[in-house]
Amino acid sequence: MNDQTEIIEALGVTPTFNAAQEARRRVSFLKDYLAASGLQTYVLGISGGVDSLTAGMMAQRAVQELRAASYNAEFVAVRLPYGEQADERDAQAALNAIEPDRVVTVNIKAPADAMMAQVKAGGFTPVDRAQEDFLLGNIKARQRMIAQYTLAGGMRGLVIGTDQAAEALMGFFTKFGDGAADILPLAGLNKRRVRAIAEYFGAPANLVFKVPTADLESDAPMRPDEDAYGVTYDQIDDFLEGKPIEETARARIMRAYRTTAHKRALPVAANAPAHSF
Ligand SMILES: Nc1ncnc2c1ncn2[C@@H]1O[C@H](COP(=O)(O)OP(=O)(O)OC[C@H]2O[C@@H]([n+]3cccc(C(=O)O)c3)[C@H](O)[C@@H]2O)[C@@H](O)[C@H]1O
Ligand SMILES: Nc1ncnc2c1ncn2[C@@H]1O[C@H](COP(=O)(O)OP(=O)(O)OP(=O)(O)O)[C@@H](O)[C@H]1O
Ligand SMILES: [Mg+2]
Repeated sequence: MNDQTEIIEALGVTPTFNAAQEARRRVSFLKDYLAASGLQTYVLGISGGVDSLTAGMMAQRAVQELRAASYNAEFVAVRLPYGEQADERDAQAALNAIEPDRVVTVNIKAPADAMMAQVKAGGFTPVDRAQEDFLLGNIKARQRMIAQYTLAGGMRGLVIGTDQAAEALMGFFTKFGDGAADILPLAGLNKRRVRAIAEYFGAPANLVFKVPTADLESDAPMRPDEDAYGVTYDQIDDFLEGKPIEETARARIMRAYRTTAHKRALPVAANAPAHSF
């Protein structure tokens, strides 16, 4: 086994893929887990990006099928803009495609700004504007987590996370922010497989093939994830399918995977076996 093979296995990426079968399996997974938990609601933030679009389409199908089988279930789509969102039209188009049972909108600007202001008032001074913007980005992701868990707590619900294999590989998520969730219906899918499932569900092509963005930096709205990675999603997806990729990209990916191991694990515990940094 080489490093690439081990990572592919660890992230649960399968050698073959069939969109219809994977869509079915994952909708069934959402149905089974909600019914087994005895809870009632799935909660998921809808950003306008393809990951939340795809997970949202799965969740809406799952609760519809549960209701058809006389199980009381509901899907709540959550809009979580920071002020005005540059791609609000895409978010609305995603909601149109999903047709969720319910939409709740929570503007996270006031709580996110208030947290940064209080941390600064408490005595911390960011080194520069860029650091402040980066830290505020992670606060935004964590405020979205708080809103979703508040709704889940109040509605006998579970929070859906959109973590998939491409983001997991790169560790490209905020720890305990968008990385926090109860259930991960997209786990093990690389980006092109997420897109293939969205297409299978009949989602609009402009949303399916939209440029992925975390959109967390106020100073660089809609910044493509690929800019931050320094590698392309095609390279990441090829890597996850076991294909050879160009050496610089491979080294970047291996480094990102190694340095973000802590984000894919439970907190390091004093009584756990020895770990490496
Ligand atoms: N070795 C270690 N062992 C245990 N814990 C360790 C650690 N190193 C850092 N940590 C902890 O982890 C923290 C750093 O992790 P974190 O707070 O997540 O922060 P960080 O990884 O620095 O930033 C998050 C990155 O994910 C991107 N992101 C975030 C959210 C959504 C998306 C998206 O695609 O939608 C992308 C974002 O643009 C940024 O590049 C440190 O402050 C420290 O508390
Ligand atoms: N503005 C937002 N409103 C609601 N939810 C959001 C917002 N921004 C992020 N989220 C939540 O955080 C998750 C992580 O964001 P991420 O950018 O990785 O996924 P995406 O936007 O769905 O797809 P893509 O990665 O292609 O942009 C989203 O799937 C969504 O659940
Ligand atoms: Mg996004």
